[in-house]
Amino acid sequence: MVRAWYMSNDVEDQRLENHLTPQKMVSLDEVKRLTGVEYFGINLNTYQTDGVLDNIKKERGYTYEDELVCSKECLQNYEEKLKIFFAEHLHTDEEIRFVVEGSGYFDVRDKNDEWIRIEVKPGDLIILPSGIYHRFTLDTTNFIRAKRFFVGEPVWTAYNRPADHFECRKSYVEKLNVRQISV
Ligand SMILES: CSCCC(=O)/C(O)=C/O
Ligand SMILES: [Fe+2]
Repeated sequence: MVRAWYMSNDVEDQRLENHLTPQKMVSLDEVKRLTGVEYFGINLNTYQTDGVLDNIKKERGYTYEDELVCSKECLQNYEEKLKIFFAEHLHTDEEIRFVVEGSGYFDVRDKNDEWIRIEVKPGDLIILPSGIYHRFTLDTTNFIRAKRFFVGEPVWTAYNRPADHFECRKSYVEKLNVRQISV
């Protein structure tokens, strides 16, 4: 079961859970309502044959697939990449990640511009809508292996906030009825 919670704005160590005091957990339904982020639980023992992942890929048109490993040993320019991942940004397309090993945190802004931290573990498939401000960090295990999916030729460009002029951001704001905040 994936866990999500409102997180503190003052982050000393991004790899820690960084709960508010008192803790404020958020259900998956609330995460979806407040951010548009979608979640699927995938059975790691059967996904290659049970058709669940295949159906999601087919329905959503994911034609591209690769695998990303984030660890000191496997990721080129490790420190630099982690900094890029943790800078608040958006993409012009969905960000789809299916965790097969390890763990980490996706932080996403809710409608009121508050950070919600979503913990991802093996079997979690998370879909961040295009135009959502977000960031990613490894946790204290410093390791994650995740499949990335994409519709067509992949574009991984991250646009750091502020990026409100992008059409994808405007559509996201309109669809989610996001409170407009000047930055
Ligand atoms: C576990 S995937 C690494 C993070 C990433 O690919 C990304 O784009 C974060 O926003
Ligand atoms: Fe991203």
